[in-house]
Amino acid sequence: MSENLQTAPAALSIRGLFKRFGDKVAVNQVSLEVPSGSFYGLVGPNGAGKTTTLSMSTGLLRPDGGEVWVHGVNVWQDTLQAKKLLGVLPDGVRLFDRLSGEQLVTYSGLLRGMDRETVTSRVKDLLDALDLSKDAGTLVVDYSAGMTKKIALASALIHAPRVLVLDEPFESVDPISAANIRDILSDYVRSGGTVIVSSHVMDLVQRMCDHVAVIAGGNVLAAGTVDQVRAGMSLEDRFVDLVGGRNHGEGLSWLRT
Ligand SMILES: Nc1ncnc2c1ncn2[C@@H]1O[C@H](COP(=O)(O)OP(=O)(O)OP(=O)(O)O)[C@@H](O)[C@H]1O
Repeated sequence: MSENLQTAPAALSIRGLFKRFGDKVAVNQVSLEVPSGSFYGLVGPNGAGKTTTLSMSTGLLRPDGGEVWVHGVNVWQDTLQAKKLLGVLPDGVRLFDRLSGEQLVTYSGLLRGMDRETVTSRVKDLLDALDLSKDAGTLVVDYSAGMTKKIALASALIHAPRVLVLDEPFESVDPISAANIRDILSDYVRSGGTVIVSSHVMDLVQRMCDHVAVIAGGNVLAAGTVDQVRAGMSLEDRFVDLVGGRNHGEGLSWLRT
């Protein structure tokens, strides 16, 4: 563990992360400190570098530069140890979708080395909590987008990780399930867990998160508590203020009927 981390025990500590795809710099020296026990939102426009940052932070995509620690464990030097601490809901990664929902969550638990009895009881709890019990036997390939999101979330929760990294967990999810997921996550944070969530829904982030970072063009534009970042405005207005890009011109005149 580095000296810095001993004085600042962050759940996730990101230092100078950098990633380039060809000529495109997707993530440009991003540094963030996610305090332990925080509910941390990551927001930014399309193509800002959120998914790339989260993928590099969770051992899914090797950075070109920079380092990441999860509770002091270096993600790219001690990857297996770091992954034990993490529950990850990646965006757009293929699942083993020829398994049923129940099988997928069960195997996620067994692959984590959990005993079958605990896995069986947690799978039932998770399917109930996420309103998937009646579709437990359906193949994941036949799930809707929202159901797929929820079964991937269940797979990320089964081993009760210390840090949850969720890329767009509410996308395509119905309002009742979204409220249930929010309750599960709030309860998890109250019990000492840490959640990092990317979202495009500013209102949701403002209500749910205690910390937020705004990134655009691979750079951190603002980070801190939600109140610090929004500086007396709504998070949405502050986001537009920071990121810019609203089109006030004539627009698509040919589309007007
Ligand atoms: N595998 C890849 N190959 C080439 N370019 C990529 C790849 N992945 C991401 N990019 C580029 O990197 C930039 C950041 O993409 P990223 O997916 O991290 O953005 P994002 O903030 O998650 O966007 P969104 O909100 O639309 O999901 C974009 O310009 C994207 O085109």
